[in-house]
Amino acid sequence: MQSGNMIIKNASQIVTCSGTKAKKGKEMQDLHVVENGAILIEKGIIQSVGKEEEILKGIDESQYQVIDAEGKAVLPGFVDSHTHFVFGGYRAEEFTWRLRGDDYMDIMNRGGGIISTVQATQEESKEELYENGYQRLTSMLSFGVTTAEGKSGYGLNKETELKQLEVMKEINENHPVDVISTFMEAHAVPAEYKGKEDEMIENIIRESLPEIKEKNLAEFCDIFTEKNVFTIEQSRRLLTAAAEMGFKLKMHADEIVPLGGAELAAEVGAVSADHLLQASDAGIAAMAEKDVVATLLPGTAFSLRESYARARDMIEANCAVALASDFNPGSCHTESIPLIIALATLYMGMSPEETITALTINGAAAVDRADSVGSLDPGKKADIIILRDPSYHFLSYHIGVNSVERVVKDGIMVMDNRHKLL
Ligand SMILES: N=CN[C@@H](CCC(=O)O)C(=O)O
Ligand SMILES: [Zn+2]
Repeated sequence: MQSGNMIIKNASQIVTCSGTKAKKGKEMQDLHVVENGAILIEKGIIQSVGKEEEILKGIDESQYQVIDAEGKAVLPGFVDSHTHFVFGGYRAEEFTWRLRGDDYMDIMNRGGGIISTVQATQEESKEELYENGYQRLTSMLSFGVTTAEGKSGYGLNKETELKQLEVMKEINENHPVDVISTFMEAHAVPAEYKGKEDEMIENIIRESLPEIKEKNLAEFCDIFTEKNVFTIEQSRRLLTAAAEMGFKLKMHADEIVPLGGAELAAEVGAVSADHLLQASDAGIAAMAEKDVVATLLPGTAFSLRESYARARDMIEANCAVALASDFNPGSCHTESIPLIIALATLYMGMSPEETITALTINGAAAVDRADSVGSLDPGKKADIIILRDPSYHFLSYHIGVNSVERVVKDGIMVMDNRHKLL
């Protein structure tokens, strides 16, 4: 039997999320569900999806690994399109400071926060970064994540940024989850560049971007556009130069202070603008017009005790909204997809259907992969999750609990979460 040849049958629902581009506004509600379905997979690629009696007619099942979904719901693997999963050290102490009322940006501006992870990441060996990153990715897989974006940004110098990106590349080569790499040296301002941010941006453009491009270590370039970090002008300069070198663009935009990041993301043609807690109406309209995916990170708002991004206004303005974990060592130390789903449905006014779209096809669009993952359509990778439950509604209804029972990656069963009491 050829590896990656699989039949998934006896599914109560196949939630296909069908499509090859981001779903905008009202389209986000449409999940394209097939009842009593089956999926035929060859060499890791979906061949057909539909009613079981049609899909399996005339098929010699002995040529396939046959998976019985046991009357449960089947969905595309989740795409976690914003994470910082390769980092050194931890910041548990900082979390307790924040619980006592310390401000996230104040902690960073006095040398803690992102800057303290930078130090730990500079000190850790590639082997340690690899081992921890690999295990974190396995935890993400257990929540049904089959594609994950990962950022550098804990180096803040070329050498450590390259180290982080090289580690991510190696993890991608060895781990079932597909990793999409983003270069983010402009993530914070180290002490030696305080007051010389323009110079830092020029150095990144001159030194780091060309080498990363040449070594093919990142597909995207990202920047933290924020008060006391990088201005709109500095962000425009970096992003424009990165686009000219062939990088796709992302932004950490309008997270804490409304600076016009969403507007800039539309202006420079970013694939996504992320966070957006403070995005203006004009910024939202510009993102909708220019097809910038609005990637919302409710785990971060929750963990920082900030107000959530205006998901409803964005969907009503015809934006494509994605949801992601923002898994990182500081502002949001969780890879929990069930938490993201709970926050989106209970606190951001997103429907269960919109939430699923935001974690599948729109997550895929946020990493420019809507043509190959994010939905169960013929020709796409067979990245598939089988829930413990008969309907996708359990993803939001069973609050904060992992509803994912089994995960298939490229037509191969890679995770089985069925509990066994020992
Ligand atoms: N906002 C900036 N960057 C990260 C936080 C990184 C950290 O706290 O280590 C974010 O997306 O939330
Ligand atoms: Zn981030």
